[in-house]
Amino acid sequence: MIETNVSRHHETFLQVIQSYYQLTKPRIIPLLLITTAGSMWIAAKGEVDPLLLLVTLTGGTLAAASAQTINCIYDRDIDYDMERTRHRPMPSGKVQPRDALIFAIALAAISFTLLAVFANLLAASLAFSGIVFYILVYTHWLKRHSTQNIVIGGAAGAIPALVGWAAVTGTLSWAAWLIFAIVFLWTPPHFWALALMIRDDYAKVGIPMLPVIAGDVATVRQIWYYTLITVTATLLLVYPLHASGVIYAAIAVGLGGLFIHKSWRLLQNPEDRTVARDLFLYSISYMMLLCLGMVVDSLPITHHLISAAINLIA
Ligand code: HEM
Ligand SMILES: CC(C)=CCC/C(C)=C/CC/C(C)=C/COP(=O)(O)OP(=O)(O)O
Repeated sequence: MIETNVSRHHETFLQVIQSYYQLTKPRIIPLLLITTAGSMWIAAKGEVDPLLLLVTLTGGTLAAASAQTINCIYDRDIDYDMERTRHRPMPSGKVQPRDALIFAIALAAISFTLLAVFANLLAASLAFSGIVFYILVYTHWLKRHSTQNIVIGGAAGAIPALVGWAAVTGTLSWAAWLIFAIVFLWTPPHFWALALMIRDDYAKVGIPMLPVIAGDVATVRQIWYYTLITVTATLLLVYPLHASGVIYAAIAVGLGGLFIHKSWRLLQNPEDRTVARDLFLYSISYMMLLCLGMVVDSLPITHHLISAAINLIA
């Protein structure tokens, strides 16, 4: 009897932890961190202080978790009405809004302190501005009112790249803003491909996502343009900025070619949900591998290997 109570209590505690964990929409965070890491490695010319990396990624995680938690509080009405989001902790009543808000404020405070003390004030302020932008501009102002919601709101998702650069250098440079732009321009193809698949869910709750308002054909055309601009932007890191080298260039061209190919296929088949799904899934691998390419390209060992290879040929 006692054992049962103990195990039940234990289970409840674990469930509480799990609910708070889910409030942070944890599956998106690793990719945000990879963009931060890519930016840090380029900024540090391949030699990142491991402690600074740990602090920045932890601070970034906490900031993103805070932003997502507040978003969950704000959107709990529509999240309840949509199939995909109905089982989130807030609409299903597992966490109360007040408790979630305290949790989010604590996360933001720890994030800011950690980054301000162990990185610098610019990195801390940028991460904090990411939370404010995501909540005020995207969640409150645009999400329910504009078909351009995710285009402008996407800027929040690109801020972690700035945080990474700022943590290393204490300033922002053209290359930092370019990595920001790459994530910013990538967001519409990433999200609209998914929005095509779950258009009806958004329509049901009156969220004016582009496929709901403008239809599939107009959406795939926008996806196509944004894909072309994104891939072009990735190359500017090599020329004229010279922030990355040939290894990154080869990776960006290869990955970009495939991105354009998949986006073209969607342009030809606007109503085909499998093609949309394929592009959505690829968009995630694309950003992940592109940023890993930035890291690998920046490493001193890569430079040594390239010099050795050139000497061998010459
Ligand atoms: C306004 C901008 C964005 C919107 C509206 C958006 C929206 C979404 C949505 C609705 C999902 C599906 C999640 C689910 O099924 O619960 C998703 C998945 C995902 N998003 Fe985004 N996204 C945005 C920007 C970003 C950014 C900037 C990143 C990272 C750099 C990102 C990374 C991911 C990842 C990794 C997944 C897959 C998660 C999984 O495995 O389920 N997203 N996004
Ligand atoms: C530096 C810093 C703190 C940046 C914050 C960046 C951040 C939280 C980006 C998230 C972008 C994203 C996945 C939005 C989901 O949209 P949604 O809320 O419409 O998705 P949903 O339909 O699944 O609720």
